[in-house]
Amino acid sequence: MTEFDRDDVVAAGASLDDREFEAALRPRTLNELIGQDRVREQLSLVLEAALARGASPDHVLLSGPPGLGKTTLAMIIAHQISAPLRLTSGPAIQHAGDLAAILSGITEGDVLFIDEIHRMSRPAEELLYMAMEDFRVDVVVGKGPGATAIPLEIPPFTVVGATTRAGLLPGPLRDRFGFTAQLDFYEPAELHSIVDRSARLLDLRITDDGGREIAGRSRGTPRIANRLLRRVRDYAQVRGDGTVDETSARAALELYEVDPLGLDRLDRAVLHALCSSFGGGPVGLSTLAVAVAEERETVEEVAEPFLVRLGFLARTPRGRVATPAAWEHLGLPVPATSTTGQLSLDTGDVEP
Ligand SMILES: Nc1ncnc2c1ncn2[C@@H]1O[C@H](COP(=O)(O)OP(=O)(O)OP(=O)(O)O)[C@@H](O)[C@H]1O
Repeated sequence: MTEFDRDDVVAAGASLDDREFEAALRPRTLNELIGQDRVREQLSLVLEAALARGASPDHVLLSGPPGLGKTTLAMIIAHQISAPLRLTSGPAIQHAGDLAAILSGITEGDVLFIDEIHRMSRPAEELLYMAMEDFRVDVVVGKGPGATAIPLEIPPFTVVGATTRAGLLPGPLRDRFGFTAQLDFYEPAELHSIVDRSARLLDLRITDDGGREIAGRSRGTPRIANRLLRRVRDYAQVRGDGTVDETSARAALELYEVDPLGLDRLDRAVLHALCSSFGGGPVGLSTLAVAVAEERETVEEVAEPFLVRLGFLARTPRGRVATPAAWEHLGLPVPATSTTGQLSLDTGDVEP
């Protein structure tokens, strides 16, 4: 466990308590889902068409940073077509046999949700794309010359894959998905609606200003909006009259070190390391991760996308670079030789 997993209100991981809370607030239908209008419309067409044909919908790949609603969408898909949902994740499928065991339990029309699908092992990926294409796989039993392939027929089913890194999926697997959606960060107005909806479900009094304050500090992410709401609720109940308003929201979020732009300790640590320890970069991702005592993946998948979106950090072929806006946000003087101007910005998955 790292410093940031322990108690950060906006950390990527979810505790059991968080998961129960999230489950209570999860939209159940596409109509209840707020934002992601294009994805909603496209997906609704895919599902309606499949229902009309009486067939399983195409396989669906959802990509985007954590907390934007990939699991929620998978649950909605299963709900809208009245199909059972089976949940698993890439890290749980390390051998082809793990996947074969799951596939052998599939019944017709099931939705199989694979979270973090980019973290499956290569042999399992190969087995999966055969199953997605042909609804049939050969399960190899035994080793060496005595090995035999036993065919396993699988009834039609739908895979919903979720990934924070679509670029890491091998082409043949990506090509098996008939519908791919890239989820983007939410606009403040959408987050405000999400906060209002959650407050209603939790029976909380909330003012317009209070909701706006929370939405504005939620890093474009519904999961964070709901978590911040929970912290402000605690504050309002203990130190106020229970109403979530601008004053309680500001005081609570300052207490939890969430700044007005929504940056948390990890985001600020990354920016500080970049600016103070490495003179603004360029610096390699691994070095940056070590400097903030965090996993490479967490820095890359949790902190960076939002910092890039805010225009504070650029991913360049030579490493990560702080922009002048980052120095300004930290209240540091922008160095005269700020490197960003000389580098071509590249937001792709580049390492160093
Ligand atoms: N569009 C939305 N409208 C309302 N609430 C949402 C929306 N998207 C997500 N949420 C809420 O945010 C929480 C997190 O969503 P979800 O678990 O689906 O994210 P995720 O993208 O699967 O994240 P991860 O990849 O980290 O598991 C859920 O509790 C859900 O209530």
